[in-house]
Amino acid sequence: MPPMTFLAIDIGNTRLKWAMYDSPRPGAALLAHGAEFLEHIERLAEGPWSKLPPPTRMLGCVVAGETARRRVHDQMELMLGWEVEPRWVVPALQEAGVTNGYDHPSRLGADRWVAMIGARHHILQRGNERPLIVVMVGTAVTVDALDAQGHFLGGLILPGHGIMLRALESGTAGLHVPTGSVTPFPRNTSDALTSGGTYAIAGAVERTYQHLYLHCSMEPACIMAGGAGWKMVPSMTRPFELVDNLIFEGLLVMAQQRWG
Ligand SMILES: Nc1ncnc2c1ncn2[C@@H]1O[C@H](COP(=O)(O)OP(=O)(O)O)[C@@H](O)[C@H]1O
Ligand SMILES: CC(C)(COP(=O)(O)O)[C@@H](O)C(=O)NCCC(=O)O
Ligand SMILES: [K+]
Repeated sequence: MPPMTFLAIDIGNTRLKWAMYDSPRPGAALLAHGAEFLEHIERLAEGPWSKLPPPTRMLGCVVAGETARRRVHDQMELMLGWEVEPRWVVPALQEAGVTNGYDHPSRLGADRWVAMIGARHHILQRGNERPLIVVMVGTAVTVDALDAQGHFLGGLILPGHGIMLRALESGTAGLHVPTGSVTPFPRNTSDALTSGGTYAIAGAVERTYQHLYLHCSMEPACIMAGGAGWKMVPSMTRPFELVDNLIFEGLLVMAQQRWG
C-alpha cells in the first residue's frame, strides 16, 4: 500500500503554520513543517512545498477569513501531482470526546476547537481525566475551560501582546516606547507596558483556573500553545505544559477519526 501522507494546516490571523506527516493519526512521523506570515502565502507552492511528497489527505483550520483560505487553495492547485481535496474543520456539537458548549457551536473559532481536542487527547494519554484549561497565545489570546468529562464550558478572548500594545499606542499621546521587561513593579513606560500585557494574560488564566477549580472541585491541568506562548512561561501562576504543536495534535486526532 502506498504511504498515506497527511498535510495539516493552521491559518491564524498572523501566520499560516503547516506540517506534513507520514499518516493521518496521532503519533505519525513529522516529515516537514513550516510557518509563513499571511502576506507570504503565495510563496508556498514554489518554496517550502515544492519538495514535499503529495499529500493523500489534508485537514486544516482557518480563522483568518475566506480570502486566506482561497489563497491556500490556489497554492494547492499549483502543486503538480497534488490531487488532495482540501478539508477544513467546522466546530461541531461533539467530536473526538469533546462536547461544544458554545451558544452557537459553529461560531467557535476552529483553532480553539482543534486545540481543545488536541489538549484533551494529550492529557488522556497521560491517564489523567481532569479539568483542563487550554491557553493559546497568538494574535489574540484564548483561555478555554473543559471539565473532566471533556465538556467545553466556555472561554475568554483577549487581545494578544501585539494588539494590546498597538491599541495603547494609537489611543494615547505618550506610549510609543520600545519593548520592555516583565517585572512585578515596573518603573518605566516600556516595562509598564510589557508587564501590563503579560500579567493581563496571566491574570485571565489565573481567573479561569479559579472558576474551573470551583466549578469542578478538582485542580485543573493547564496546556499552553501559540506563537507567543513562550513569552508567558516565566509569568504563569499555576503549573502548565507548553505544547508547541497542539493544533497539529488536534488535527491528527480528527484526521484519524475521518480516515484512520
Ligand atoms: N518568530 C515569530 N514569528 C511570528 N510571530 C511571533 C514569533 N515569535 C513570537 N511571535 C508572536 O506570536 C504571535 C503570533 O503567533 P501565532 O501563533 O502565529 O498567531 P496566529 O495563530 O494568530 O497567527 C505574534 O503576535 C507575535 O507576538
Ligand atoms: C479568537 C480568535 C480571533 C483567535 O485567533 P488567533 O489569535 O489564533 O489568530 C479566533 O479563534 C476566532 O476568530 N474565533 C471566532 C470567534 C469565537 O471563537 O468566539
Ligand atoms: K492560532
